[in-house]
Amino acid sequence: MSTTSTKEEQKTRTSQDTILEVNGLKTYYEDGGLLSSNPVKAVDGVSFDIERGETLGLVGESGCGKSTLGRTLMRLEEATAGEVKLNGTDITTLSGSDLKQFRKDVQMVFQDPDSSLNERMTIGEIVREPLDVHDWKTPQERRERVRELLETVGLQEQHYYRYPHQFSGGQRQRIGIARALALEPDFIILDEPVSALDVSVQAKILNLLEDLQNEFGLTYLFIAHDLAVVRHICDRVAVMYLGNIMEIGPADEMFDEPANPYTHALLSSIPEPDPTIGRDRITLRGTPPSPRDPPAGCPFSTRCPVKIRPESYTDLDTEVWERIEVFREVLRERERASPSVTERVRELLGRETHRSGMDEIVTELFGEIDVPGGVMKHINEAADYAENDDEDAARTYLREEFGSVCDHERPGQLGVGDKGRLSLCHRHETEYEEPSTVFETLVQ
Ligand SMILES: Nc1ncnc2c1ncn2[C@@H]1O[C@H](COP(=O)(O)OP(=O)(O)OP(=O)(O)O)[C@@H](O)[C@H]1O
Repeated sequence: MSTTSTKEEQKTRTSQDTILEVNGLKTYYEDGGLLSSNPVKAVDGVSFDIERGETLGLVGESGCGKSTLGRTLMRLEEATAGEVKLNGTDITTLSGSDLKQFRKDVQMVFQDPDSSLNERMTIGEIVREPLDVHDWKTPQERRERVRELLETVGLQEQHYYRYPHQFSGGQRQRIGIARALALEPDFIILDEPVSALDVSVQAKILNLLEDLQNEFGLTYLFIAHDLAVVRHICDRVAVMYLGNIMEIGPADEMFDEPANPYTHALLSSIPEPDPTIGRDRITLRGTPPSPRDPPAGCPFSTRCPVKIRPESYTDLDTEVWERIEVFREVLRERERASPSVTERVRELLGRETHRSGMDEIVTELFGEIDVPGGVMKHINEAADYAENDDEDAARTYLREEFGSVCDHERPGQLGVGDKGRLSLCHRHETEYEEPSTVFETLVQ
């Protein structure tokens, strides 16, 4: 996020200058119960670097783990595993004065300027608070610093004694930014800093952030769900899904030619401002799996439109294949759905409970299309297991028959192109067709 000339300057100045290095980071939320063994895997093994002076965008659907990742980098959440190195020091194990120093170097700006400012403190007190906590210089110098910061973010000296409720959303976000800048941090995490603001105000805040970055050499992690904003201001982008980074690389390249199937799908969901320009839309099937129970193989395998098929089914009609995938999704979802009242009553009376409806589901999915006899035999076999309350066996049966490397093995982050882009997808391995090639055949 910088002007072209300074971006070029920064590239030469700072290539090799890594400020943040994240390796195999996991953040799991335990229930807290004694028998808890199924935590929410909010961040599930991510690795990436951020170069000094750059802006890395972090995007993905709600609940994919963006905020948890940001909060873990700030030590507001404890990492379950992995390391986070800031300027070469692993911050996950810091304590005492080292932790206090770290709290000066890294700051966060939050999404909602309404709830992140203490209504009972004046603007001067809010911006001064980090200086007081860190016992920064003399009280007189702190007051001067606050006045200077207010001016830096486009507020005025006389705002010092006012209260947050006297300010608009954009001004309040400026106050949050002034506070974050107080201790001259190297690295700032911006968690959806403009999404609560009007579009016209958004542009002003983004410009301010850009100016501050150029002036103070700041490094940003910019968490956002608005892909247009990200494209505009980020040097590189990381796309998150179910606690994993699916793709990371230069913003322009990634927006023009997404490599990972999930990035493809995410980008194709942005409305095209010019309706005369056609865009190949990809509609994603189903919803993300529960982060308590992510897929064993690729995190995106349960919804991927270009998932690798087992060899015996490569020629199977696409519609039949998709119905099989939907059937597998239905069986997974049944596990998460709570039993109906009737089923609960039967359970409480000690009677056998049938999650009925398998016949209807099979008829609905496969009744009106031409399904090869061999395939139908497998579908019926799995339906029988499910009908007899052995849904685990039904799921396993289908996974063994119709599953592929995508279901069984977690892909590595593989290099794509020549600008250091990485993508988590088995399809980048030489023996498979690239995702983009398969997408082309789907949208023809
Ligand atoms: N304190 C918590 N305890 C348990 N689970 C949590 C906690 N905070 C977040 N989660 C869960 O962790 C997962 C990731 O949440 P997170 O808020 O990091 O996602 P996000 O991508 O930032 O979403 P959003 O864009 O909606 O803020 C979600 O399933 C969420 O429900």
